[in-house]
Amino acid sequence: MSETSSAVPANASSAAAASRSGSEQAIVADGVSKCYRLYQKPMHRLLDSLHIGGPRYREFWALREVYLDVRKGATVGVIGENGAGKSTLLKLLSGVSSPTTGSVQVNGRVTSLIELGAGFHPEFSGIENIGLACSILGMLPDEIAEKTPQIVEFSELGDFIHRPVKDYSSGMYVRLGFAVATCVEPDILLVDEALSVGDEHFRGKCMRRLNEFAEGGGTTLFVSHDLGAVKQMCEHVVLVHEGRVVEQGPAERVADAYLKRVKMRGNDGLSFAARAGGDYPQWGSGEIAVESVELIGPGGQAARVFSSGEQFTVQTRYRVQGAVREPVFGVGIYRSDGTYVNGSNHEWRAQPIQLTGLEPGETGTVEMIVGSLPLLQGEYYISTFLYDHGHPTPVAIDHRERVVVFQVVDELHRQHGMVTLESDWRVRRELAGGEVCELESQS
Ligand SMILES: Nc1ncnc2c1ncn2[C@@H]1O[C@H](COP(=O)(O)OP(=O)(O)OP(=O)(O)O)[C@@H](O)[C@H]1O
Repeated sequence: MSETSSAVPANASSAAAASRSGSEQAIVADGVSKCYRLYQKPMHRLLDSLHIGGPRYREFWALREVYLDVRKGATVGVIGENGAGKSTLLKLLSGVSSPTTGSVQVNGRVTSLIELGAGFHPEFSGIENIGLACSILGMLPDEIAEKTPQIVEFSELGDFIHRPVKDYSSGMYVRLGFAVATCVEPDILLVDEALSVGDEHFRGKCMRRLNEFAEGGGTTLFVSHDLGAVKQMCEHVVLVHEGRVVEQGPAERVADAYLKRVKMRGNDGLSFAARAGGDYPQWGSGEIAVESVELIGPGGQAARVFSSGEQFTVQTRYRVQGAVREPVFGVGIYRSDGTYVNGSNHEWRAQPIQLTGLEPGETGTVEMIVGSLPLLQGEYYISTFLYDHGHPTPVAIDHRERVVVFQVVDELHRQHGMVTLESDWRVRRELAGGEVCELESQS
């Protein structure tokens, strides 16, 4: 995940190659590979650079033989597990790093929001960095003066725009980076997980900006662990695995193929957008603390990817810290776009569970077990609601928004939408000859 961002131009050689190509392609990667040299000690790197003794490094191929062909105006998603090589690919396309073998052609002005750490000058203020980034991008002073107010406005940094960027939070840094990268009217935008930093309001604003950019004919390469956002934004998705492009095609198909791969391997290595926990609201009087929220699969193991129809358990571990009259644990399920799918608790039931007499020091777990998950494929999240119902209106003890994100894959691919519905189908054919033919199908 990117902590920092920057707006950088494509390197001179790729820009030159692209201007020669003059094609309808925005980006062409032709058998690109990237090998890093891994040294066990910094001293070994120094000795090698001075050519003292034999080589002391181990080769690590972060990308191997990648072919990409992105036409102008396309929005392409890049997905894959941690360490798959996605950021490396973006760095090669932006010109920040050069391929070991193969070539990259980039046709147009590129700005990127990628993990560099060297993007903005830390001692300079936001406004000074805007000027610097714009001039690196080749803009003239008049143009910079015209764009700066738009960038400042989009970033919503207020007075912070005059403070050195070293004082910014990672979210503020990304806001400035995103504002610069998109306001300077690039032809190609490279976005690496930038949207996972920052609040929902800014995220929504960035998504709208990206959509406008695409509608205006811009080309975007979008690296993200947020499969919901990838599917929403991209028509074409590239799946990178251990440095190779192992699948590419329509977003829905490739995202599903990725999830099925991960699920088969027991959820290891799956990364989610950093949207669960952390920055999300949480409030309550605190007499009982929710210590953890786990999602459990049918085999009793913790999981983040579930199949439609499979057993799904939300397990909340609690610790009692003070006296409460009538605590009630609830779970809310939401789709990634915020649609409220379901809310329930152990009291609103034909046979409610009443929790009384909880004493400080007590710990325990509360489980909501769904025998057959009726959700269809997509990204969802859980919020947990622990309220004291022993008052005229329930009082929050520990309310947590968006604690866990999970994915649902629909192995059967037999329905579309958000939920599965058991249905019977009946057809009555009244044939021209007067005969009646009835057909029935049960789920
Ligand atoms: N400068 C470097 N030197 C050595 N190895 C590197 C360097 N940069 C990246 N790597 C390695 O290359 C591999 C690919 O890294 P990369 O950052 O491209 O993966 P990623 O798919 O973007 O992962 P994530 O989703 O975690 O951001 C990783 O194993 C990483 O450790």
